[in-house]
Amino acid sequence: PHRWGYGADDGPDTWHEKFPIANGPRQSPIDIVTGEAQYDPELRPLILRYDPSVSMDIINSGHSVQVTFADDEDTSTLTGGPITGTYRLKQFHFHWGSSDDKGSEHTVDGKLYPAELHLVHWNTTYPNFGEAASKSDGLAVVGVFLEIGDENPQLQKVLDALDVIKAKAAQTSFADFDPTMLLPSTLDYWTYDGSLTTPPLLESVTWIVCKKSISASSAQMEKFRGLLFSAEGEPECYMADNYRPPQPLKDRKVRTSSK
Ligand SMILES: CCCCCNS(=O)(=O)c1cc(S(N)(=O)=O)ccc1C(=O)O
Ligand SMILES: [Zn+2]
Repeated sequence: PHRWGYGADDGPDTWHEKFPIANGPRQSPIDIVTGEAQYDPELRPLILRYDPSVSMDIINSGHSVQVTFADDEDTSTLTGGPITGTYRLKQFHFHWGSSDDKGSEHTVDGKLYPAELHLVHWNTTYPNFGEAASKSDGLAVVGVFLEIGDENPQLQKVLDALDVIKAKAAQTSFADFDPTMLLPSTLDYWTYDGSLTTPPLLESVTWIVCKKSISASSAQMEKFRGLLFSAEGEPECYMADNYRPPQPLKDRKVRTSSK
């Protein structure tokens, strides 16, 4: 089947050919224009309750590095914020640049960050992730920007696992990791209705983008760039610039949890 990527001939500008929703009304990411975000007093605090005992594997998906979680019970959940009900954590992954001046998917007043963490959750009113992924309120993704600064010891635990999953489809066990440790100190956020930022680009995501970022050192950012898009035995292609650029806001408003 059509393999998509981030290169010149399979990148974001070509995705509409196989996935026409790429030009849909609620695509992600977007540029967050802070002056136009509307404070909504009805937005509740984000409640992220993660249990490290359900972290399972770390995988090179060929598009990113992702850490997967057992999601057959409500052990790691997102509640509160802009959503109603309970959403379960399925996986988290990152997007990053080939240099520290780019890499995030969302931008803030046109500013690109060197990387962006996405924590993917699905609405437990649906029987499973696959069902939820096709519903307008099926998914909720928490986005956290990475900024160049002090070395991040929690992030280092993820980076230390990368050497054994260098090629596409490689995976290894990754137990007892608490993603809470990757969250910023305060959980003020922007929120809007959007989509997956990779094919199939389904318009089923409530985006919750944290205003505060977490740190990573430049050396840590370099570790992400040692991963490969390519599989074992294929010509080596280093994984970087695996971000979709901002998409048109169209008929949407961005709300904010704080003034
Ligand atoms: C039913 C098909 C859904 C495929 C999307 N899966 S996902 O875990 O939500 C996901 C989200 C995202 S994103 N950037 O959060 O929209 C990126 C990749 C993936 C992935 O599948 O690796
Ligand atoms: Zn993502």
